[in-house]
Amino acid sequence: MPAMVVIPTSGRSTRRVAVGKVHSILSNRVKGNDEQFLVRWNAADSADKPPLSWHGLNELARCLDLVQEYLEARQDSSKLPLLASRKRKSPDSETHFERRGSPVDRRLEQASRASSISRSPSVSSTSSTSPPDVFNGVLDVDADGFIYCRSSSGKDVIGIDIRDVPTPEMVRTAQRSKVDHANILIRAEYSRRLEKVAGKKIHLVNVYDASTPSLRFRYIPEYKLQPGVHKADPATQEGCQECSPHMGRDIGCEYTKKCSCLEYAAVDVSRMDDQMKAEYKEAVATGQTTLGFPKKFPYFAEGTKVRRAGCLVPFYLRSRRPIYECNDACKCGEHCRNKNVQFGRTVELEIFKTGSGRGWGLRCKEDLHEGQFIDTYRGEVITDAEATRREEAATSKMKASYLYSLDKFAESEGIAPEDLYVVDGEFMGGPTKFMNHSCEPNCRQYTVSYNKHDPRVYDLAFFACRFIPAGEELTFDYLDKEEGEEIDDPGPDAIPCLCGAEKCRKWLWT
Ligand SMILES: C[S@@+](CC[C@H](N)C(=O)[O-])C[C@H]1O[C@@H](n2cnc3c(N)ncnc32)[C@H](O)[C@@H]1O
Repeated sequence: MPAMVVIPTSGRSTRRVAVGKVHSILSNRVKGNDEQFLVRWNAADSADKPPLSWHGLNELARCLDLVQEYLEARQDSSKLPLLASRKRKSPDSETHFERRGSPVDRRLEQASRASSISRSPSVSSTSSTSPPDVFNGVLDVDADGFIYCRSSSGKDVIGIDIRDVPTPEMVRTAQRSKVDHANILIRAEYSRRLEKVAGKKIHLVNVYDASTPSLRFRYIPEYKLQPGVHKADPATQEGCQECSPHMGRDIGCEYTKKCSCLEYAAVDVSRMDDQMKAEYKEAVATGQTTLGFPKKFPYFAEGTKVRRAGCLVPFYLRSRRPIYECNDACKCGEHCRNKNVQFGRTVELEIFKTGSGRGWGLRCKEDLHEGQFIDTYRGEVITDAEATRREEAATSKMKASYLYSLDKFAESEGIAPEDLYVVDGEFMGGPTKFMNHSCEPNCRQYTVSYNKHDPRVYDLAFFACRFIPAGEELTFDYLDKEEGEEIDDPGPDAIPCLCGAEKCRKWLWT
C-alpha cells in the first residue's frame, strides 16, 4: 500500500497546481478565510502523490480554468440537479482542453437519495447518518481504488470509493461555501488576457452575476489551421501588377480598370456606355476575364463628406458579394484603400452579459458608421468531418454553437460539402465570438479574400449595416440568406430565438 498522505488543511502549501496534471476539481470549501478546492490528480501523476488534495486559490493560479469549469457545473447543478452536463469534448488535446462531465451533477443526484458510503473491507465503518469528515483527514487509495480516510486525530478510519468523492456531505458543504475570491480571480485573469489582445481595448462587463466567459478560450490574431486543412500555396496569390501607389487620387486601385484584384468585383454600370455593357455581358456569358471594365470599389475613399473612409459603399452593403482586397504581392502599395479588413479591428469593444437568456453579447464603445468594419470572426479552421464530430460530441442541441462554414464559393467552384472547411470559434478566436443573432440585425458578415485562387480559406468580416450608436448590441442574422432566398421550415425542434425584435421569426436554427 502506498504511504499515507496528509491532505493539506490550511491550503497554504506553496505547491503550485499545473493544469496538465489535474484530472478535475471535485469540491470546494472554506477554511478560515481561505476558499479551497479539492483537486483530483491525473492517474499518471498520482503514483507518488495523493490522488486527491485540497488547495487554496494561491496554489491554483495556473488552473483557474478548471476552477471555473467546476464552479459552472456546481452552479448549473444547483439550478437543475438532474440535467446532464452540456459541455462537449474539446477538440484540442495539445492544449489540455478536454472537458469532463461534472462530478457535482452526479453527487447532487446521490445527495438527494439516502447517503451510502461504500467501505473498504479493511477499515472501520461509518453510517449514513454520520457522514465522514474527510475535511481534516488523511487520504490514500488502495489497489482496488478505495480511498482511506481518517480524522486528523488518527482514529475512526473509514473507506470511500474514489468514485464517491465528493461525498454528499462534501457537495452540501460546497454549495454553502462562498466562492467570491475565486470568481474575482477568474474575472481578473480573463481581463488580463483581454489586455493582451492587439488593437483597441476590449472591455468585459457583467452587471447580472459573478460569472466570466470561459477561460478555456484563447484569443488569437488569425486563423489556426488544424490537421487536414490547407491554404492554397502562397505562390498562387496574385497581386495587381499594373497598379502603382500613386494612381488617381493617390489612393491606390480605386479609379483604375487595370487592377486584377478587382477582377471579380461588381462592375460600375454608371461608368459604362451601351457598347461596353454589351461587351461586358458577352465576357460574362463566355467566361472571359472582366478585367478592363470599370469596377465598383468596395470601400469609400478618403475625402468623402461624412467620415466614411474605409466603410463599405452602399452597393456592397446591399449585396452579398465577396470582397477581394489587394494583398502584399500587389504593386499598389500599403495605402491602397482596397486594403482594410487585413489591418484588423480599430474599434473599442465590450463583451457584456446580456441578462436575457442569450449569454454574453458584444457591443461597441463608440458610434459605428454605416458600412464600418468591426472585426473578423476567427477560430480554428477544421475539416467538415471534424466539425461534424464536434457537433455530434455536443451533449445538447441547446449548447451554444460557434461553427461557421466557409461555403461561400461552394457552388461557384463546385466544392463538395465534405471538402469544405469550417471555422470553430469556441476555443480560440476573437471577441466576435460573442455576437448574437437578431432577426433585425445591425451588422452583416462578409466574405473577404486576399487570394482569388483560394476558394476554401478566406476571412469572415463583420461590418455595421447601418449607423450603430455606442452601446447598442452588435448582432447579425445567423441564417445569412440572400434576399428572397428560401428559409427551411423550422420544425418543432427548432432552437427558440430570444432576439426580441418586432419581426422576430422566433427560432434560431433547426
Ligand atoms: C456565437 S454564440 C454567441 C455568444 C453567446 N451568447 C455566448 O454567450 O457565448 C451563439 C450562441 O449564442 C446564443 N444565442 C445567440 N443569439 C441568440 C438569440 N437571438 N436567441 C437565443 N440564443 C441566442 C445561442 O446559444 C447560440 O448558439
